[in-house]
Amino acid sequence: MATFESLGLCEWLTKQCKQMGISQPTPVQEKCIPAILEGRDCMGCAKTGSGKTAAFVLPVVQKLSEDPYGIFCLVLTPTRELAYQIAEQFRALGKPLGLKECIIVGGMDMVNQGLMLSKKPHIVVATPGRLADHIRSSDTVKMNRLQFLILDEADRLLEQGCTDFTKDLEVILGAVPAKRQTLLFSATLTDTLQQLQGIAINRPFFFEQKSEVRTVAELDQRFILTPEKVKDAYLVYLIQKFQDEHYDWSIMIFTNTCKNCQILTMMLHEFNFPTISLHSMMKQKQRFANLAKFKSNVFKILIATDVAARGLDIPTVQVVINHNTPGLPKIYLHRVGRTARAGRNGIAITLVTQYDIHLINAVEEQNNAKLKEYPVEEKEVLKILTQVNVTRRQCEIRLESTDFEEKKKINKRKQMILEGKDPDLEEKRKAEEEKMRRKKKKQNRKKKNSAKTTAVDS
Ligand SMILES: Nc1ncnc2c1ncn2[C@@H]1O[C@H](COP(=O)(O)OP(=O)(O)OP(=O)(O)O)[C@@H](O)[C@H]1O
Repeated sequence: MATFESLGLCEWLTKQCKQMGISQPTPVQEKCIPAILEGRDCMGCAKTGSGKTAAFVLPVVQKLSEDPYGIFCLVLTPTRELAYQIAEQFRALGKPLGLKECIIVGGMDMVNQGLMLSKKPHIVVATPGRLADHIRSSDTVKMNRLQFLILDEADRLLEQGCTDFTKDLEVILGAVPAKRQTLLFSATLTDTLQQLQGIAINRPFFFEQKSEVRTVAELDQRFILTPEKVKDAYLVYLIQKFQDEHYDWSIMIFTNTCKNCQILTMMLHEFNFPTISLHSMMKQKQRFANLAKFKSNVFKILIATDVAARGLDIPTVQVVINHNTPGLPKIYLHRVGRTARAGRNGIAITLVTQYDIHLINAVEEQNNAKLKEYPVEEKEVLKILTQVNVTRRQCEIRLESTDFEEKKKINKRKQMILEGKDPDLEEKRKAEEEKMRRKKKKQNRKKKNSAKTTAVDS
């Protein structure tokens, strides 16, 4: 059986691992660490909670110890909370080295960040948007000697979702040296493999944990078929049940919009559940504070949008509830991966309405995992149905009176101004980009159709 020593890690680092309860390499660590130490680019695809972070942190820290300078390594990640979590792993494993790391994410003071960057930290962990802003607006970011570029949740960084990172990535790639090691990691890396191959070109080592099922064996995957109108009653029923039977369990609930997140939080407060929320409309400081309260068990229930779906490592999470069925199987995979991590057990329950059956079928098919029905005492749910629905409506009315939508717009504009952007210009730019994207999509569709017609003709 491999040990961290046999993978080429030095003694002080393996000691540091042991102190953190990391004593035996996981498969992704066993295969990727030697390749990275050898100087190769690396693409690592392994299930959620399988230790991908240490698979890149450990070899980077070892290499840094051999020739320490700043900026040695840049890690890009799609969310701010994840950036803090990754930086924490670098800080903990690199402690004997006196490793200096710096976190560059949106929603935090840009001047302070500029100052930290100018001090040349060994490791920079960033979200692409804010780092690209720093590169565009000043020349304090000196990455000309950078040795490692790491894209964590690499497929998310490259896909064109509601937050599109591609423009910012271009800016960042233009600021890092071509001669470097590039490391790409995700539980769903294969979904954008071709694009990723263009970034990691230095004899890339590719590791994929082969397995028929894309979720971990320790995860019990369930569904509840419910009419849309009864969904919230099922949610309240489930939380009450878990609280009664397992008072020490933490629960993560995923929902589709910030507004829904807010309403559900208010509603669960009305039922006296210790609930806290995390979504992109909250002020960054509040986001960090809420996550810290959840992590430290002050609050046992976290309601979040997909901003919390990837990467977050909270060992106490025993239950994930999908209040809505995710539109994409890979989003499902990341959401349910917030539980059953590092060999622990966990349960994920998805509320499936009459409109979502095709979505849950796609989840089962693509992840090759069968979901079992979660047994429910329907009588108990019906007993609370009216009370839950009335409470929800009251919360909706209360939220409307707080100008939530208006605040959303104002917050966005404030954020832009803080980042030195002109909100009106940004709006125009976004509209223009969206127009171009649609035009391109249309052209591609046309091209495809004419290729099909030519094929039929011939
Ligand atoms: N070799 C190991 N032995 C035991 N625990 C480990 C080992 N490596 C990492 N861990 C722990 O496993 C947990 C999950 O690791 P990590 O967050 O890196 O998962 P991941 O593969 O990046 O998951 P995701 O795809 O959800 O981001 C962490 O708490 C980490 O400390």
